[in-house]
Amino acid sequence: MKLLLKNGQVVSEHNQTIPSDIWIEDKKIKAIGLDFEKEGIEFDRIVDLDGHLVTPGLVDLHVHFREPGFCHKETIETGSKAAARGGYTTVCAMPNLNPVPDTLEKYNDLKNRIEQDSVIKIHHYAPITHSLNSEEIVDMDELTKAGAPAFTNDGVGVQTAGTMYLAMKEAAKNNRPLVAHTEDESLLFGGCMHKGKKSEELGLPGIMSATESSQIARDLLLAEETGAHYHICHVSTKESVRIIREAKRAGVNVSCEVCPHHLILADHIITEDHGRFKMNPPLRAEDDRQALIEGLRDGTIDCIATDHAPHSEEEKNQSMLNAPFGIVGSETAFSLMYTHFVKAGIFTLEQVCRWMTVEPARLFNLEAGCLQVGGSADIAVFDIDTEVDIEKEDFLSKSCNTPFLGWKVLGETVLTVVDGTIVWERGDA
Ligand SMILES: NC(=O)N[C@@H](CC(=O)O)C(=O)O
Ligand SMILES: [Zn+2]
Ligand SMILES: [Zn+2]
Repeated sequence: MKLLLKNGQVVSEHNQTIPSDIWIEDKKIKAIGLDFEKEGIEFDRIVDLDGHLVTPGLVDLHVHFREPGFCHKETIETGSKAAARGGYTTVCAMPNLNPVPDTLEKYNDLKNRIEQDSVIKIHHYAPITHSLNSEEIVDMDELTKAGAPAFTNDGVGVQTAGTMYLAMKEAAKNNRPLVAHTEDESLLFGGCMHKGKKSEELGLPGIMSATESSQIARDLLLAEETGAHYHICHVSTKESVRIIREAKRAGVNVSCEVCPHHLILADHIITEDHGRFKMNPPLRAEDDRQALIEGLRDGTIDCIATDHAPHSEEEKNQSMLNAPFGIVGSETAFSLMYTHFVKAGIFTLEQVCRWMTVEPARLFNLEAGCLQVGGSADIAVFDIDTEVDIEKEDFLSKSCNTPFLGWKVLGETVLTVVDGTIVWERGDA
């Protein structure tokens, strides 16, 4: 199959866009240039990109696809299609499933499901400990050999320092990152939103910033001790940014991600006690949000990840006291980042693209995140000129639990290509 994507604008390292045509053959990028048609080369299909923005397929280190165990919220098929609609071609999926893929057999079952049902590339995480909340560390040797890109108990923090220490040693031995959801449960006190003026106003129990940052502090020192690559999920507070910055300066092997919702929203936007505003970590205060922006800018924060966390309408349509934590993110991440940061002049297009492509790929050594001749034809195309509404009806995810419904954005995905195959195409493409 010979495919030509013509008339695109490719983002360059120097924050310019270069008019380009992309020639795809045998799953790879054969050439990037202009006028291939005029040279008399024949293609099976030619797609006119109409001057839209072309980037490497996006890379997301943090999604929840809920299969097996919670398929009413999402499946590998619907989650991967939703990711493709967001421009993602490679994602790492979380193991808070039922059963938890904590043995080779269960992990291989997941790999088979992915092979059968996914339209994009999924690297599935293995857990750190059996059933996520035990202190018994999984067999990292065999799960690494089976393909786990890294180990994580996302959804729950590792509560015991000794377990974290031993897990880091095992992960380091296998040359795999230890990926942490950082939350000290003894500091949770039943909280369901950020502890501050807003939680007082709504009369809801708060989650203090130290619930996150105190566990990060512990782990940074353990990472220094063990030399493990320690990657922190969904960093949300100014104290976390401060201590990660300091650890990086001290040479600790630490990386971290931030989510679009924590960069765009703060707790003051919570207008009512409703589950759509509930996620873990919670929307923090405005000065936390500013610290996250600064953290990205100065390299303390390495990349942007969605933490796509689908839940059904019934589950979310209740008070924050009872609703589950989490919001969907795959289908809105790029357009939200483009609209609120690139268009708003806070970050450059090159920066946002880098944090959503090469940077996450580099952190986990994934073959993804760049457009190069001879490399996989994993490509995303965005329309940054037409304003669209974020609408429930358009979601390919089984769930639409997000506070961004009804928001207007630029940057809708026009086309997503994985290994040379078109896996998402907007109606008019
Ligand atoms: N982020 C969330 O609020 N929820 C996630 C778990 C997690 O990422 O911690 C989920 O699995 O629903
Ligand atoms: Zn988490
Ligand atoms: Zn998560």
